Amino acid sequence: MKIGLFGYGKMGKMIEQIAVERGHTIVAKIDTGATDIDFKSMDVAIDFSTPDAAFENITNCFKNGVPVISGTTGWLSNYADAVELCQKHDGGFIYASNFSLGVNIFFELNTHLARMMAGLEQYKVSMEEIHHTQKLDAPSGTAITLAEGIIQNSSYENWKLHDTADKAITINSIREGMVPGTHSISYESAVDKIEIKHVAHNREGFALGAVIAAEWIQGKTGVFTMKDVLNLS
Ligand SMILES: NC(=O)C1=CN([C@@H]2O[C@H](COP(=O)(O)OP(=O)(O)OC[C@H]3O[C@@H](n4cnc5c(N)ncnc54)[C@H](OP(=O)(O)O)[C@@H]3O)[C@@H](O)[C@H]2O)C=CC1
Ligand SMILES: O=C(O)C1=N[C@H](C(=O)O)C[C@H](O)C1
Repeated sequence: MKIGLFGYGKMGKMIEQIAVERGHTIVAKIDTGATDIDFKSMDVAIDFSTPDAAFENITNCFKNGVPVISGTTGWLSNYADAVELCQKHDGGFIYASNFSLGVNIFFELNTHLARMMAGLEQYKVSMEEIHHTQKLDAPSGTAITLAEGIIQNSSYENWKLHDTADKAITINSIREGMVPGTHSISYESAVDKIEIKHVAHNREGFALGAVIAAEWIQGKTGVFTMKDVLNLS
């Protein structure tokens, strides 16, 4: 598979390593200000760029007939437009706030727990995400997906960053050192606390998931999620 990398930072480099190990070729490495992008050389594009750049990268790929895997977070106000454009061009698209197998299992655990806790008013939910200090967005995309999973399965109405409003899920974002990504969800009552937690030890799980998604989308058109790729529940 010939892969074009949009964003050749921490994730782009890790994806290159895993893709090459799996027998693929990197045909383009695109960073800020790239021109003359050779879309024809690509079977697939993998975008791990920046919140400001992702939507333009993704739409350029659709316009040039290249399926896209995007893991960039912080651009989702444009997600519906990306879906529409993908359909218009009969393209292929997978966005995931987190591509690791472990976090995708954690997403399922989160919704299951949310259903169990719905109606137990003595428990108040909150969430914490910890990432490295270079991260541009807060809360993390993964924390937003987790919050949405709770909202869809409980009476919580929205999420708020560093806020404890009654019908909102509080998300605390912490930026420290080189942390690759830690997410925890707590249900706290006056007498006890239930907590689930996912800790990424490094970026390999994210990168492997993105390469597996790129392999999976070959020959397919449509908008998919990691649930489709991993065949979860
Ligand atoms: N979904 C998931 O599983 C995961 C998602 N992420 C997300 O992926 C994104 C990237 O993370 P990470 O690699 O750590 O960040 P980095 O800052 O290390 O890398 C981002 C790269 O994007 C480049 N870039 C800037 N503008 C453009 C542009 N217009 N087109 C293409 N590339 C551009 C930057 O180049 P330059 O330095 O020249 O500006 C930089 O090399 C983030 O949004 C992060 O949240 C991260 C890990 C896992
Ligand atoms: O920026 C990161 O590093 C990460 N971003 C993603 C997110 O915002 O959820 C995924 C992972 O936690 C690492």
